Amino acid sequence: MSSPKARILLVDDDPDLLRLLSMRLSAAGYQVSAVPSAEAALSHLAVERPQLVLSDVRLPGRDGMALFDEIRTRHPSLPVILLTAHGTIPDAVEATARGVFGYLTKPYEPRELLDKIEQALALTSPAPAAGRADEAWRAELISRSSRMAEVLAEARLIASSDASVLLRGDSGTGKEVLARAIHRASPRAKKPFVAVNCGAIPEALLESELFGHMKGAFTDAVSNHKGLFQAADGGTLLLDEIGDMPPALQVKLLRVLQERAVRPLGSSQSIPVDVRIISATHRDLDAAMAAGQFREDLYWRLNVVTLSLPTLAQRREDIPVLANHFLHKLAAKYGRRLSGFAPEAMKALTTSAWPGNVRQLYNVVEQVCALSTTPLIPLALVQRALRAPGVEVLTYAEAKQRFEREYLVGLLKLTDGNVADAARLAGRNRTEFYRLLQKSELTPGLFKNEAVAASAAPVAEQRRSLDEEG
Ligand SMILES: Nc1ncnc2c1ncn2[C@@H]1O[C@H](COP(=O)(O)OP(=O)(O)OP(=O)(O)O)[C@@H](O)[C@H]1O
Repeated sequence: MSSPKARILLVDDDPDLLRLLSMRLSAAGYQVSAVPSAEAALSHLAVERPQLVLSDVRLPGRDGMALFDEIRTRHPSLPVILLTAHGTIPDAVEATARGVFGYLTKPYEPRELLDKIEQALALTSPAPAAGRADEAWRAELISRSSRMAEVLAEARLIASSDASVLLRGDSGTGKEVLARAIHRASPRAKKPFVAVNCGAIPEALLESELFGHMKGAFTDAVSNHKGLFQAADGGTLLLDEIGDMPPALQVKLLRVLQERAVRPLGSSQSIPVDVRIISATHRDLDAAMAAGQFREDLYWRLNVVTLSLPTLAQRREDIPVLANHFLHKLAAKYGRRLSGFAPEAMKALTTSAWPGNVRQLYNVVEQVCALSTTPLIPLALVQRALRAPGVEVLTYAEAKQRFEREYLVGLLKLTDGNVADAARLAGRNRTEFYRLLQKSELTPGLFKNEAVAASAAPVAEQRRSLDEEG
């Protein structure tokens, strides 16, 4: 037996048959849940996801085909085998054409049924469903909700292909965590996983970040630079916030995906790349397309398969597991003895609104961990942290560093990357100002608009200034 622990949901209104079948399948090593109607099956599926549904066709109320249709919509990757005493060849053909995994006519041979079950399970769980090792791919993704189980089952299925995946979901729902998990479950797992946030990189820099550049391609290109496509060669590239990609780059990205080759800026040669693309967005790409901000041809290339992550409020049963997971992680990080949440504190967490999803939950748990003076986190602390949801716990040094960087970026944007003007506004001389830029790893050339960049002060000037200072 390839999957002895698989969970099967049985649906039949005949109690004797239900009992008999349950006993047979349990004896064969499966975990069996049995319900008498389609309605009961759907309620069951809302709380627990089996690996297979085995249903009679004739049922009171909704019949087995209607149940199948509903399962198709709500849990597309869940296989269904139908059983009937009234089976006819045309019914069977129709059912399998609609996507039912299999169809057996009663009385069926027990061996035939077990074979069918094995086949369905083998097809839908590409790796043998055997314990912990099989779960390693999603070890970082903590969840117990059936909605997430559904997303994960699909992710696991598509991981083995090279299909481009589009991950949709609000900010902080775990799109990047899921992208990593897909990479880990894929044949590319041993090759690099590279993530780039297309919304966080200035347009002038994004192209060279993605595709690379040759020395001298633009003012600050002091050496050849490999792009992220090449860095991810053989592996997976996550294009995060793809909805923020500027239109000019959308065209170039499309060409790279079509030709499976990149041409670094300033080079006349294309370099072949073998990269699986996962893109992610919290924006409504359909609306962006309708508004002419996102190319339709690129959309279809990126979106061979879509996975949508539910918000945290849509899967509240994940809140306690996530909160405890973060608590234990943070307790270890801060060297604190923290044992858990007081029951009323946990209740406050599970009933809160969570507009910032899992990221916000992490921030709240981080605050309460930092502030708690007792091993059990009290309600008052959780309430306080929930009232200030945006606050991230940073050390003074980290906060100062972040402020400095944002301040310098603001000045450079204001002055179009003119260091002399920016230094004057900051009340520092140029050499001091260059030092500050270097500390924050900022390059003024990135802030010049293209027309200015062509005639901008060469990078040598920056070097000279630093050298002068010794
Ligand atoms: N299921 C999960 N289990 C454990 N940690 C999670 C889970 N989901 C999200 N996180 C954590 O929450 C934070 C936000 O997750 P992530 O960056 O993947 O979200 P996102 O959807 O990509 O957000 P954005 O759209 O803002 O980029 C990260 O610190 C991540 O580790």
